[in-house]
Amino acid sequence: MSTGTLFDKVWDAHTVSVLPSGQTQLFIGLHLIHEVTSPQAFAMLRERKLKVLFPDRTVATVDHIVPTDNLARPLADSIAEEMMQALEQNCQENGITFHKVGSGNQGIVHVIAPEQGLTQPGMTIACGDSHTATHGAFGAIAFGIGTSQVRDVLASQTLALAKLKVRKIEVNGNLKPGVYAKDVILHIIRKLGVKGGVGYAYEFAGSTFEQMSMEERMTVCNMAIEGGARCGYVNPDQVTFDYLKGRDFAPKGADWEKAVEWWNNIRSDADAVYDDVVIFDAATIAPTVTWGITPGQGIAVNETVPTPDEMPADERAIAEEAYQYMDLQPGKPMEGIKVDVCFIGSCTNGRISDLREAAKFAQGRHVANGIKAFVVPGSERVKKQAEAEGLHNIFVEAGFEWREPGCSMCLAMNPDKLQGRQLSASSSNRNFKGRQGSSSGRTLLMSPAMVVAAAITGQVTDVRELI
Ligand SMILES: CC(C)[C@H](C(=O)O)[C@@H](O)C(=O)O
Ligand code: SF4
Repeated sequence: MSTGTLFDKVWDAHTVSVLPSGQTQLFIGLHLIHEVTSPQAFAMLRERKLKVLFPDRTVATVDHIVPTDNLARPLADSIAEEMMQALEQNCQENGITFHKVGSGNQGIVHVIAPEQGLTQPGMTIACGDSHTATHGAFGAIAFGIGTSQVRDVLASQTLALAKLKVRKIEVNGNLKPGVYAKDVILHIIRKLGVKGGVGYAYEFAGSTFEQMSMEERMTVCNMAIEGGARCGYVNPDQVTFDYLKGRDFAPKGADWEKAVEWWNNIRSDADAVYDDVVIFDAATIAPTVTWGITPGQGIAVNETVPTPDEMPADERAIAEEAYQYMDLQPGKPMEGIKVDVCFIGSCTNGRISDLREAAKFAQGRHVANGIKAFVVPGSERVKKQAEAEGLHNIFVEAGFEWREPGCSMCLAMNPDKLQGRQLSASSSNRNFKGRQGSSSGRTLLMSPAMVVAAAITGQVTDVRELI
């Protein structure tokens, strides 16, 4: 076993060869696929008459295009139906497990793999999806890949990659009430920038992350990519093992003991050398909301929209673009801005603990007049669990719609779309122009609790006022 960071150890353990280009040929332990980025990859395999090398190491789900209201087949959107059929057929032809709608296991790819125990420490995980970083919460090296790389993994179970540098991001101390994992990562990206992580893997360390649940760690790692880091991870610990134990694909019996031993060995060593270290104090993090068109354009909810003279010169052009697009004035408060749509869901914040926390704030309150508010569980299992706990009733009584699982308005590749200039308060991870289905639609990113606060009041609201 090599010494150093978890990243180095896992990388070394999966290195097949060093290629003439200097890149590493890296073995991929788990390959996750969905309907958007896999069809062309399978087509390329067919063209070259290649087979999927290790079908058992690939797992499929459908998430982006599924409607969250009417799931009747054929789907109303013929392109969505075509994508669904292509995935079904590709999986069937190649002997790949496909978690289809209604199987009880379908959901957003980054929600289902952890909940089934497929995601484990020390693994290499790839998926044709940028938010694959999520799985790093378990101490896996997990990253998003493009369609031609999906082809490479299907055909060879390996990828040609250049090794990343590692930046340790330490956050210490207790989060204040009303402050969540989402606020932590929005704060980090605000401070380090959306390109700050380019060329790095982010190791999230320190007592704040140690105290987080696995689902909170997933929220943080999920958005590592929004900070430019191809992957983000947390060293595995007892919290990780407790979460994993007994899940469908977790090792059992003597294998479990062996696995825990290996998982403990792959943690970053105390004397590991990092390419960079950044330290934050949890006490300084407030409920955070984005005001602009990148996830890095975030501020504490009680701050005012930053003015150009407060920011580094290289951020001014994108800020000007953001003021215009978002129709926000620099120097004006974010609190009190009227919203139109409130969305709780996505692979960032669509897990059971997110819904529990949101329900706490929704209970006994009601969505403001004229606001469309809806909750989309991240998976069929999350939905089932939420319903067993009666959370759906709390949401419905409060005036939220309760939907079927999928990516939904995170990306709006399904019928859930903003209309025109509508402004959405969203628990998702991207506020890019046109992201939520209308080319002029606008998005404010925030925690699920803050989305509820916005839904109840009809405007951007500091969730701490509802505690
Ligand atoms: C559709 C998919 C390729 C895309 C991604 O890579 O992340 C999507 O999941 C997103 O969040 O924008
Ligand atoms: S929920 Fe959003 S971010 Fe996550 S995979 Fe789906 S579209 Fe991408």
